[in-house]
Amino acid sequence: MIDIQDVHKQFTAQSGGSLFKRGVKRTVHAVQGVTVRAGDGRITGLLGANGAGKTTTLRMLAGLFPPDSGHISVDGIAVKDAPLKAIARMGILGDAHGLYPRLSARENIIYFGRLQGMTPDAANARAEELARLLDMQAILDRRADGFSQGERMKTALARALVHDPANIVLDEPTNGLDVLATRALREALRWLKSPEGGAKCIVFSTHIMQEVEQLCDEVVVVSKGRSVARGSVPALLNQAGESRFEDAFVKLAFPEEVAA
Ligand SMILES: Nc1ncnc2c1ncn2[C@@H]1O[C@H](COP(=O)(O)OP(=O)(O)OP(=O)(O)O)[C@@H](O)[C@H]1O
Repeated sequence: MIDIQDVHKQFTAQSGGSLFKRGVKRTVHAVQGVTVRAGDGRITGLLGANGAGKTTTLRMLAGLFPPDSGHISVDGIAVKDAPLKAIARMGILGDAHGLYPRLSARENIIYFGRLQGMTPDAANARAEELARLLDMQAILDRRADGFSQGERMKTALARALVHDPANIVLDEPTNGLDVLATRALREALRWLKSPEGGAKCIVFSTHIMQEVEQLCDEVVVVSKGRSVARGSVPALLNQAGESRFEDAFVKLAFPEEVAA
C-alpha cells in the first residue's frame, strides 16, 4: 500500500543569462498538493498532461529527494524516516532504464537480485520465472546492448521485480513501446495485481487515456502540480458528466480552459 499525502515540491531554475550575465532565478512549483492512496491488489494511475508533476511525485516516492512538505509511506513505513526499508518494499521502473549493456538480461536481473540480498540461485530462479511472465525467454541470455526499446523495458521491469516487492511503481512504462509490447505489459500488470500474481499494489504514471481506461481501478488526475480528482473511470465520467473519458479528463484537469 502506498500513501502519498499532500506533497509539495518546488525547484529553483535558472532561466536565460549569457556568458557574462547571470540568468534570473525562478521558482518552479512542480508539485503543490498531490495525494494518492494506492491499495493492494489494485492498479492506480496518475494521469496528467506533460509537466503536471507526475514524475516529480514518483521520484519523491522513490526517495530520490524529499518533499518540501507532506508525507509519503509504503506499507506504513515513512520514506523520510526509513528510506531503505521503504524502498526495499517497492519495485521501481523509472524513465531511464539504465541496463548494463555488457551483461545479458539474465545477468542484469541476477545482479539486482544480489543487491537486494538474494542468493545467486534464488535470483536465477526468479529471473526465469519473470522471463516466463514477461515473455522474454528468447532474450534472457543475450547481452543488453542492441536490445530494442521493448526488450529493454522488459529487462528493466524484470530487474525491478526480482525481489518480489509488494509495491510496483512505473513512470510512463509504455513510452516508446509498440502495440504488442504494450499489450504484454498490460497483461503482466493485470496478473501481478490478481491474487495469483501476489495482489501487488501498482502505481503508474501516464498521459495516455486509453491506458488508464483499460488498466486502472483508481485514477488520480494530476494537473498543474495538484491532484484534482480521483476515482474509478466510471466515477470520473459521472463526476464530469461526460461519456468520453478524454472529455472528462479535460474538464476535470483544466476546468478554466473548458469554461472559457
Ligand atoms: N529538477 C528540476 N528543476 C527545475 N524544474 C523541474 C525539475 N524537475 C521537474 N521540474 C519542473 O516541474 C514540472 C513538473 O515536472 P514533472 O517531470 O514532474 O512532470 P510530468 O507530469 O512527469 O511531465 P511529463 O509527462 O512531461 O513527463 C515541470 O514544469 C518541470 O519542468
